[in-house]
Amino acid sequence: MTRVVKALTIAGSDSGGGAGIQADLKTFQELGVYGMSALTAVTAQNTLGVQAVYPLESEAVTAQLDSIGADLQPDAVKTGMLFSSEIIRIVAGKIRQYGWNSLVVDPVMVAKGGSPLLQQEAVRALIAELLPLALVVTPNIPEAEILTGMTISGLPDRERAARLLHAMGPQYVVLKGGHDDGTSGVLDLLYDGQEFIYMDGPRIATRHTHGTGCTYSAAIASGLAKGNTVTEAISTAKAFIQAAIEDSLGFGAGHGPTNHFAYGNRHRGILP
Ligand SMILES: Nc1ncnc2c1ncn2[C@@H]1O[C@H](COP(=O)(O)OP(=O)(O)OP(=O)(O)O)[C@@H](O)[C@H]1O
Ligand SMILES: Cc1ncc(COP(=O)(O)O)c(N)n1
Repeated sequence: MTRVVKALTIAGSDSGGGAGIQADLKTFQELGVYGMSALTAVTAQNTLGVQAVYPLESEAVTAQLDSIGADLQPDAVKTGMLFSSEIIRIVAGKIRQYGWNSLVVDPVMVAKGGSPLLQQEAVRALIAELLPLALVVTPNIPEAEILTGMTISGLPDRERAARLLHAMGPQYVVLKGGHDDGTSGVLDLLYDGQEFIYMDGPRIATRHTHGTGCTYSAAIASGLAKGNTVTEAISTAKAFIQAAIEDSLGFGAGHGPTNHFAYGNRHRGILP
C-alpha cells in the first residue's frame, strides 16, 4: 500500500471558504495530501470582509492538537490565524511536545479588508515561541515590518528584514511581495541564512486575491509533507498560487477567493 502523506493546518475558519482552514484543506487535497485541521477561531467572513471573530477556548485548541498528536503524525504542519498569545503558547507547546517538524508559519495578522486576526499583544509571543520552531516563515511586507520593527521600501530593506527574521529562528524566510502595489511584477524573496533568491513573476491584475497567503503557505507545507526540499516546495507552491490567481472564480462583490482547482486542472488537462 502506498504511504499516505498527511499535513496539519492550525488556523482560523473562514466561512466564505477562500482563506483560513478552508483554503488550506482545499490546497492539501489538490496537491494529493491528506489534510487535518485544528481550529483556533471561527470567523464570520465573506468577500466583503470579516463580520465577526470568535476565538476558541484554550481547552478546545489543546484538545484538537492532543487528538491529532495521540494518533496521527503529520508529515508537515502550517499555522495561520492564531489570534492571541495564549493560543500561540498552546500551539508552540504542542508542536514541541509531539516533535512535529517541517513547520511553515504564515504570520497572519490582518485580513485583506483590514480586520485584525492577531491581537497586537500576541506579536511578541509569535516571535518568542513560534518562529524558533519554524522551518519556513512566510510574512508579507506589512507583517515583516511589524515583526522586525523596520520600514521596508527598497530591495536593501527587504534583505535587511529577511536577515532579521532569519535571526529569529526560522531556517528559511520567504518575504512575499504581493502587497508591493504599483509595480507590474511580484517579487518574493527567499533567504536561507546564506543567499538571497529573488523569485519574480507577473502581477496579475485582479481583485480576487482573498486567501493568497493561506493557499501559498499550505502549498509549501504540502510539498514538505511529500519530502520535497524547501526550494522544490516553494517552486511548486508558487506555480499553484499563480494558477489560482490567474483562473479566478470571479464571484463575490469584494475580494473573491482564488481558484484552488486551477493548478490541478492544468496538470490534468481539464478546462477550468
Ligand atoms: N496580484 C498578484 N499576482 C501574482 N502573484 C501574486 C499576486 N498577489 C499575491 N501574489 C503571490 O501570492 C503569494 C501570496 O502573497 P501575498 O503577499 O498576497 O500574501 P498575503 O498578503 O500574506 O496573503 P493574505 O493577505 O491572503 O494573507 C506570493 O507568492 C505572492 O507573490
Ligand atoms: C481565517 C482567516 N485566516 C487568514 C486570513 C487572511 O487572508 P486574507 O488576508 O486574504 O483575508 C483570513 N482572511 N481569514
